[in-house]
Amino acid sequence: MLIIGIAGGTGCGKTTVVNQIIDSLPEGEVGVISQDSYYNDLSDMPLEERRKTNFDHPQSIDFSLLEEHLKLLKEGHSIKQPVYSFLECNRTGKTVPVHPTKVLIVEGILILTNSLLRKMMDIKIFVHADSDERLIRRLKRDVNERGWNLDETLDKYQSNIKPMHLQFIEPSKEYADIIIPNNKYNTVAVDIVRTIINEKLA
Ligand SMILES: Nc1ncnc2c1ncn2[C@@H]1O[C@H](COP(=O)(O)OP(=O)(O)O)[C@@H](O)[C@H]1O
Ligand SMILES: O=c1ccn([C@@H]2O[C@H](COP(=O)(O)O)[C@@H](O)[C@H]2O)c(=O)[nH]1
Repeated sequence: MLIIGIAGGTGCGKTTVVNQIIDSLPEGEVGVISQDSYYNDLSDMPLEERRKTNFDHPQSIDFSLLEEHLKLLKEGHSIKQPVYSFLECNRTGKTVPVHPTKVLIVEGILILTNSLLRKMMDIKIFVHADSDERLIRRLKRDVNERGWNLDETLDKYQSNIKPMHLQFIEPSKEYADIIIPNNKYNTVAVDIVRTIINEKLA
Protein backbone atom coordinates (compact mmCIF):
# COMPACT_ATOMS: atom_id res chain seq x y z
CA MET A 1 0.00 0.00 0.00
CA LEU A 2 1.22 3.47 -0.94
CA ILE A 3 0.21 6.03 1.70
CA ILE A 4 0.04 9.67 0.61
CA GLY A 5 -0.45 12.39 3.24
CA ILE A 6 -2.03 15.68 2.15
CA ALA A 7 -1.90 18.53 4.69
CA GLY A 8 -2.37 22.31 4.59
CA GLY A 9 -4.31 25.01 6.39
CA THR A 10 -8.08 25.16 6.44
CA GLY A 11 -9.50 26.19 3.06
CA CYS A 12 -6.22 25.62 1.19
CA GLY A 13 -8.01 23.14 -1.07
CA LYS A 14 -7.02 19.72 0.30
CA THR A 15 -10.41 18.12 -0.40
CA THR A 16 -10.50 19.68 -3.86
CA VAL A 17 -7.00 18.42 -4.68
CA VAL A 18 -7.85 14.92 -3.38
CA ASN A 19 -11.00 14.82 -5.53
CA GLN A 20 -9.04 16.00 -8.58
CA ILE A 21 -6.40 13.32 -7.96
CA ILE A 22 -8.84 10.43 -7.62
CA ASP A 23 -11.23 11.64 -10.33
CA SER A 24 -9.67 9.79 -13.23
CA LEU A 25 -8.12 6.91 -11.27
CA PRO A 26 -9.61 3.40 -11.27
CA GLU A 27 -12.46 3.16 -8.77
CA GLY A 28 -11.72 1.03 -5.74
CA GLU A 29 -7.93 1.25 -6.07
CA VAL A 30 -7.50 4.53 -4.17
CA GLY A 31 -8.98 5.14 -0.72
CA VAL A 32 -9.27 8.39 1.22
CA ILE A 33 -9.15 8.86 4.98
CA SER A 34 -9.93 12.31 6.36
CA GLN A 35 -8.51 13.52 9.66
CA ASP A 36 -11.92 15.13 10.25
CA SER A 37 -13.40 11.68 10.91
CA TYR A 38 -11.05 11.33 13.87
CA TYR A 39 -12.01 14.35 15.97
CA ASN A 40 -12.34 13.23 19.61
CA ASP A 41 -15.69 11.91 20.76
CA LEU A 42 -17.24 14.83 22.69
CA SER A 43 -20.54 13.13 23.56
CA ASP A 44 -20.15 13.99 27.24
CA MET A 45 -20.37 17.74 26.44
CA PRO A 46 -23.46 19.75 25.48
CA LEU A 47 -23.48 21.26 21.96
CA GLU A 48 -22.91 24.77 23.34
CA GLU A 49 -19.65 23.60 24.96
CA ARG A 50 -18.60 21.55 21.95
CA ARG A 51 -18.90 24.63 19.73
CA LYS A 52 -16.27 26.34 21.93
CA THR A 53 -13.71 23.53 21.41
CA ASN A 54 -10.42 24.41 19.75
CA PHE A 55 -10.71 22.11 16.73
CA ASP A 56 -7.42 23.36 15.30
CA HIS A 57 -5.22 22.03 18.11
CA PRO A 58 -3.57 18.60 17.66
CA GLN A 59 -5.14 17.46 20.95
CA SER A 60 -8.60 17.70 19.37
CA ILE A 61 -7.73 14.68 17.19
CA ASP A 62 -7.84 11.02 18.25
CA PHE A 63 -4.46 10.30 16.64
CA SER A 64 -4.21 6.89 18.36
CA LEU A 65 -7.31 5.66 16.57
CA LEU A 66 -6.16 7.16 13.27
CA GLU A 67 -2.74 5.47 13.63
CA GLU A 68 -4.36 2.15 14.55
CA HIS A 69 -6.67 2.35 11.53
CA LEU A 70 -3.83 3.16 9.13
CA LYS A 71 -1.80 0.28 10.53
CA LEU A 72 -4.73 -2.14 10.10
CA LEU A 73 -5.38 -0.99 6.53
CA LYS A 74 -1.68 -1.33 5.70
CA GLU A 75 -1.80 -4.89 7.04
CA GLY A 76 -4.74 -5.63 4.74
CA HIS A 77 -7.61 -5.41 7.24
CA SER A 78 -10.80 -3.36 6.90
CA ILE A 79 -11.69 -0.73 9.49
CA LYS A 80 -14.84 0.96 10.76
CA GLN A 81 -14.28 4.70 10.32
CA PRO A 82 -16.24 7.06 12.61
CA VAL A 83 -18.66 9.42 10.85
CA TYR A 84 -18.30 13.06 12.00
CA SER A 85 -20.94 15.79 11.95
CA PHE A 86 -19.71 19.39 11.58
CA LEU A 87 -23.17 20.65 12.51
CA GLU A 88 -23.17 18.66 15.77
CA CYS A 89 -19.39 19.19 16.33
CA ASN A 90 -19.22 15.52 17.27
CA ARG A 91 -19.03 11.96 16.05
CA THR A 92 -22.44 10.71 15.02
CA GLY A 93 -22.02 7.28 16.62
CA LYS A 94 -22.19 5.75 13.13
CA THR A 95 -19.27 4.19 11.27
CA VAL A 96 -18.52 3.38 7.65
CA PRO A 97 -16.43 0.43 6.51
CA VAL A 98 -13.14 1.28 4.78
CA HIS A 99 -11.33 -1.50 2.95
CA PRO A 100 -7.62 -1.70 2.10
CA THR A 101 -6.64 -0.25 -1.28
CA LYS A 102 -3.39 -0.13 -3.26
CA VAL A 103 -3.16 3.61 -2.62
CA LEU A 104 -4.45 5.40 0.46
CA ILE A 105 -4.67 9.20 0.74
CA VAL A 106 -4.78 10.64 4.27
CA GLU A 107 -5.81 14.30 4.38
CA GLY A 108 -6.14 16.86 7.14
CA ILE A 109 -4.81 20.12 8.56
CA LEU A 110 -2.74 18.43 11.28
CA ILE A 111 -1.61 15.11 9.81
CA LEU A 112 2.00 16.20 9.22
CA THR A 113 2.35 17.35 12.84
CA ASN A 114 2.28 13.74 14.06
CA SER A 115 5.60 11.90 13.77
CA LEU A 116 4.09 8.38 13.85
CA LEU A 117 1.75 9.24 11.00
CA ARG A 118 4.59 10.84 9.05
CA LYS A 119 6.62 7.63 9.36
CA MET A 120 3.76 5.64 7.80
CA MET A 121 3.55 7.96 4.77
CA ASP A 122 5.40 7.27 1.55
CA ILE A 123 4.73 10.72 0.09
CA LYS A 124 3.97 13.86 2.10
CA ILE A 125 2.24 16.76 0.35
CA PHE A 126 1.45 20.25 1.70
CA VAL A 127 -1.13 22.33 -0.16
CA HIS A 128 -0.44 26.05 0.17
CA ALA A 129 -2.87 28.93 -0.30
CA ASP A 130 -2.39 32.44 1.11
CA SER A 131 -4.16 33.13 4.39
CA ASP A 132 -6.53 35.74 2.88
CA GLU A 133 -7.64 33.22 0.22
CA ARG A 134 -8.13 30.57 2.89
CA LEU A 135 -10.10 32.91 5.15
CA ILE A 136 -12.44 33.89 2.30
CA ARG A 137 -13.04 30.22 1.40
CA ARG A 138 -13.48 29.26 5.05
CA LEU A 139 -15.97 32.08 5.70
CA LYS A 140 -18.12 31.05 2.76
CA ARG A 141 -18.06 27.39 3.83
CA ASP A 142 -18.74 27.93 7.54
CA VAL A 143 -21.65 30.28 6.87
CA ASN A 144 -23.17 28.32 3.97
CA GLU A 145 -22.58 24.76 5.10
CA ARG A 146 -21.44 24.43 8.69
CA GLY A 147 -23.93 26.39 10.80
CA TRP A 148 -21.78 29.39 11.86
CA ASN A 149 -22.48 33.09 11.27
CA LEU A 150 -20.00 35.71 10.03
CA ASP A 151 -19.01 37.05 13.47
CA GLU A 152 -18.61 33.57 14.97
CA THR A 153 -16.37 32.49 12.10
CA LEU A 154 -14.20 35.60 12.32
CA ASP A 155 -13.91 35.25 16.14
CA LYS A 156 -12.91 31.60 15.72
CA TYR A 157 -10.38 32.57 13.07
CA GLN A 158 -8.71 35.05 15.44
CA SER A 159 -8.85 32.95 18.61
CA ASN A 160 -8.09 29.44 17.28
CA ILE A 161 -7.65 28.99 13.56
CA LYS A 162 -4.92 31.56 12.89
CA PRO A 163 -2.82 30.94 16.05
CA MET A 164 -2.99 27.14 15.64
CA HIS A 165 -2.12 27.48 11.97
CA LEU A 166 0.99 29.50 12.84
CA GLN A 167 1.99 27.27 15.77
CA PHE A 168 1.35 23.81 14.32
CA ILE A 169 0.26 23.66 10.68
CA GLU A 170 2.59 26.06 8.86
CA PRO A 171 5.73 24.61 10.60
CA SER A 172 4.68 21.09 9.47
CA LYS A 173 5.26 22.23 5.87
CA GLU A 174 8.97 21.46 6.37
CA TYR A 175 8.16 17.74 6.41
CA ALA A 176 6.53 17.85 2.97
CA ASP A 177 8.15 16.20 -0.04
CA ILE A 178 5.96 18.24 -2.39
CA ILE A 179 4.34 21.67 -1.86
CA ILE A 180 1.38 22.42 -4.12
CA PRO A 181 0.64 26.14 -4.65
CA ASN A 182 -3.15 26.39 -4.72
CA ASN A 183 -4.15 30.05 -4.81
CA LYS A 184 -5.34 29.11 -8.27
CA TYR A 185 -6.37 25.63 -9.44
CA ASN A 186 -3.13 23.74 -10.08
CA THR A 187 -3.70 21.06 -12.69
CA VAL A 188 0.03 20.55 -13.34
CA ALA A 189 0.72 19.52 -9.72
CA VAL A 190 -2.36 17.30 -9.63
CA ASP A 191 -1.19 15.57 -12.85
CA ILE A 192 2.24 14.90 -11.32
CA VAL A 193 0.70 13.22 -8.25
CA ARG A 194 -1.65 11.23 -10.51
CA THR A 195 1.33 10.00 -12.55
CA ILE A 196 3.08 8.79 -9.38
CA ILE A 197 -0.10 6.95 -8.32
CA ASN A 198 -0.59 5.41 -11.77
CA GLU A 199 2.97 4.05 -11.66
CA LYS A 200 2.14 2.37 -8.35
CA LEU A 201 -1.11 0.95 -9.74
CA ALA A 202 0.51 -0.38 -12.95
N1 LIG B 1 -7.63 26.75 -6.22
C1 LIG B 1 -8.81 27.15 -5.80
N2 LIG B 1 -9.33 28.32 -6.24
C2 LIG B 1 -10.54 28.75 -5.80
N3 LIG B 1 -11.32 28.08 -4.90
C3 LIG B 1 -10.85 26.91 -4.45
C4 LIG B 1 -9.59 26.38 -4.86
N4 LIG B 1 -9.38 25.19 -4.21
C5 LIG B 1 -10.48 25.01 -3.44
N5 LIG B 1 -11.35 26.02 -3.58
C6 LIG B 1 -12.64 26.20 -2.90
O1 LIG B 1 -12.33 26.57 -1.55
C7 LIG B 1 -13.21 25.91 -0.64
C8 LIG B 1 -12.39 25.09 0.33
O2 LIG B 1 -11.75 24.07 -0.41
P1 LIG B 1 -11.52 22.63 0.22
O3 LIG B 1 -10.95 21.77 -0.85
O4 LIG B 1 -12.74 22.15 0.93
O5 LIG B 1 -10.37 23.00 1.29
P2 LIG B 1 -9.85 22.21 2.55
O6 LIG B 1 -10.26 20.77 2.39
O7 LIG B 1 -8.37 22.40 2.52
O8 LIG B 1 -10.47 22.89 3.73
C9 LIG B 1 -14.17 25.09 -1.49
O9 LIG B 1 -15.36 25.84 -1.68
C10 LIG B 1 -13.44 24.91 -2.81
O10 LIG B 1 -14.32 24.79 -3.89
O1 LIG C 1 -16.75 20.39 14.56
C1 LIG C 1 -15.86 20.96 13.91
C2 LIG C 1 -14.60 20.39 13.73
C3 LIG C 1 -13.67 21.08 12.98
N1 LIG C 1 -13.96 22.28 12.43
C4 LIG C 1 -12.94 22.98 11.62
O2 LIG C 1 -12.58 22.20 10.52
C5 LIG C 1 -11.32 22.64 10.06
C6 LIG C 1 -10.57 21.51 9.39
O3 LIG C 1 -11.25 21.08 8.25
P1 LIG C 1 -10.79 21.58 6.78
O4 LIG C 1 -11.75 20.85 5.88
O5 LIG C 1 -9.39 21.14 6.58
O6 LIG C 1 -10.93 23.04 6.72
C7 LIG C 1 -10.57 23.15 11.29
O7 LIG C 1 -9.97 24.39 10.97
C8 LIG C 1 -11.66 23.29 12.36
O8 LIG C 1 -11.71 24.60 12.89
C9 LIG C 1 -15.19 22.83 12.60
O9 LIG C 1 -15.47 23.93 12.07
N2 LIG C 1 -16.12 22.15 13.34
